[in-house]
Amino acid sequence: MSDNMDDNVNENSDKNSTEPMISCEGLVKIFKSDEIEVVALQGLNLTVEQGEMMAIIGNSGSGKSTLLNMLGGLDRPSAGQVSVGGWDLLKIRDDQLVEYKRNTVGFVWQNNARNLLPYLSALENVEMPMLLTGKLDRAYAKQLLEWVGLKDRMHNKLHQLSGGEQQRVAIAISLSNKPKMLLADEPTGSVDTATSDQIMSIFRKVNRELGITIVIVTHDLTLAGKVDRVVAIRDGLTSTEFVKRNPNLDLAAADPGFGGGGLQEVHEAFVVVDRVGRLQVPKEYLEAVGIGGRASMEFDGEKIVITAPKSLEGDKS
Ligand SMILES: Nc1ncnc2c1ncn2[C@@H]1O[C@H](COP(=O)(O)OP(=O)(O)OP(=O)(O)O)[C@@H](O)[C@H]1O
Repeated sequence: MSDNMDDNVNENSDKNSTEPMISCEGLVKIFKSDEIEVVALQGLNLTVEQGEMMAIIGNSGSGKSTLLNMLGGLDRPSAGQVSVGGWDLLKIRDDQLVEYKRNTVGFVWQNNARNLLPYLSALENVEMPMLLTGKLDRAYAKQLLEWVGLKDRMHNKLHQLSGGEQQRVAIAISLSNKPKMLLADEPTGSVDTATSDQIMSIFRKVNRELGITIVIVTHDLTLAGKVDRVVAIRDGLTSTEFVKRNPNLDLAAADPGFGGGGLQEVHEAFVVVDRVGRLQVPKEYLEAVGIGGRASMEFDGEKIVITAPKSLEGDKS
């Protein structure tokens, strides 16, 4: 960490090991163009602990990539609070943002090939970001390629490697700056099942052995079954959280083909309730009981019961 860090921005950065890695509260992102405003994140809450390996799922357009871009410092939030590794990403200065991206985050995208240099070898590709930051460490670059199972291919040019192998080179590159957190956007989106399993095992190993926090954005529920916790985003808000029932069970190791049964079988589902008590009721539940703009809520001493409005019924007669 640099000495020029602004105390007011980041007084705890990386110092307090009990701080969550990610903390978002009421996070808002609005995209404005000439004609329209799109509210992509509508006050999202999310906490990710240090050393967690978790996934974010949601339909297309729900705000997953927007969130990942905020967390990675690629785009600025509009309002709310977001801190990662002690950095306040709302107040962070541009020069600090460069340092943040260099030291705190690693990225893996769905289609990494476009970010790799085809005329260089796998090893040279991993060394490139090290060269750019003036910290070349060939032994570590080789170790990373060994980690992702490419020890014997490290001197091959990129174009001589398959798509899955190139994706593994990209994972090695994402770790070259020794980040505290890895952000992966649909990392297995364009590979076959065997490669997808292999990539998830690499993530798990990196998570366990290097203690790197991993956040994976995905549509793929099979993948989501291989992480400890899954948070579902709906309409730019965190809505449901699935937590692994048996945290000691290593699903990926137990059965590489695991996941066909869906999330509910291995995870317990919780509705996310924010600090002021707001929660999101699934649309299908509201439709099933005919709730539109308002509802009745009762507390019977044990349960909170939400029903279609009934208070004025008696007054009519
Ligand atoms: N640069 C932008 N300008 C305007 N609107 C945007 C921009 N980026 C995203 N949006 C809008 O914000 C909303 C959330 O988009 P986002 O890409 O985060 O969703 P997503 O969940 O990642 O979707 P997908 O799974 O299809 O990638 C969408 O309505 C999208 O159209």
